[in-house]
Amino acid sequence: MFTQPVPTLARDGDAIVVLDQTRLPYRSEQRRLATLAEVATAIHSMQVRGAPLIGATAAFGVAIALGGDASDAQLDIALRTLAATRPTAVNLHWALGRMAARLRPLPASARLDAAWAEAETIRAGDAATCAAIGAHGVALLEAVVARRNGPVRVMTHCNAGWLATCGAGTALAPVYAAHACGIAVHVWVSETRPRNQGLLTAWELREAGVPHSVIADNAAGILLARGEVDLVITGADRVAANGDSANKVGTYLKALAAREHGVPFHIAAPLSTIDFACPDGAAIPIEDRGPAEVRSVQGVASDGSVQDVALVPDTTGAANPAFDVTPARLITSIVTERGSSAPGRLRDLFPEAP
Ligand SMILES: CSC[C@H]1O[C@H](OP(=O)(O)O)[C@H](O)[C@@H]1O
Repeated sequence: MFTQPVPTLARDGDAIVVLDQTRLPYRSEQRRLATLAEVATAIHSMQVRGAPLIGATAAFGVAIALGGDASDAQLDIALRTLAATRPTAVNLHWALGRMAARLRPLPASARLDAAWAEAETIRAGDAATCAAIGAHGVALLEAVVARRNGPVRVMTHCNAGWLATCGAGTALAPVYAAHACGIAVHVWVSETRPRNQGLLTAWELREAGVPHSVIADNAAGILLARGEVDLVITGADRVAANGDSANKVGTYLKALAAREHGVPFHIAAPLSTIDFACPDGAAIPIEDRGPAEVRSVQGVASDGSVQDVALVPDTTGAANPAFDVTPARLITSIVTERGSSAPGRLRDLFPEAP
């Protein structure tokens, strides 16, 4: 079983400790979150990020909120506050729904212990789900090995590795599984403006010894056109019932270019990311994170200090949709903890889902 080099999320008494991903890849800093407000801020500011990790962290946020007051009113405040942190990743709302279903029927006196236990079940469940996605997804790389020599050339976008989850990751789980069983891999890592989560992917892969190259987002097209990519695999923040998938902005463009050049495009996503109540991509809420993130870039200066550098004046207009939607017709398969599915056949894998 994959072990996270540093836990993305762990309980610490009546608080939790998380890895502050706004400091990575330059600084590895942990944050202890002991109040509902601290957990909500950590999710909204993306100290904690990645759809599955957001959900698990919010579940612990409910437990933290009920310390000292486990009344209906306090439970409602916790659920509303955490639900408002980010709109697109359905894992957040799935986890809060699980916590509500577990806690509402209980007397206030029984809720705190149950909340911590349910949050831990969600956390541990995500780690197991990541492992299963890796086990199923490795077949995508083995299929490439069967037809050509040399490293399997995988393109990904954003960060859907262990940093985005409670385990090995989603999109990167098959990569880690393949690397662990000796399959040569090279990962094209798209930097992923404006928050550059691709640099988190590069940091993960460097730490794991997986060969990779960072590319500007705009370089993906020519690499696909040149035949230098065997498959594209990304994570997702919400998969609609028809298989349309929301993921970090820029994913859609890669899917279009992949289709144009006959390169398979896969989504790796657990059931907690599939929203059967959402009919199609048009119904997925797309987070708008405001202009500031586009107007600047974060990096590390020669003296080692982490700095935000302005790219344009504050008076320059900027648009910042944080996600886009890849239509099911551009998706070759969706890899889940129960195996791979055509995008429109997910219900076959999860007949019990509401
Ligand atoms: C394992 S899915 C991670 C998913 O979440 C990321 O979004 P953000 O960094 O804004 O939380 C990105 O869409 C990844 O694909």
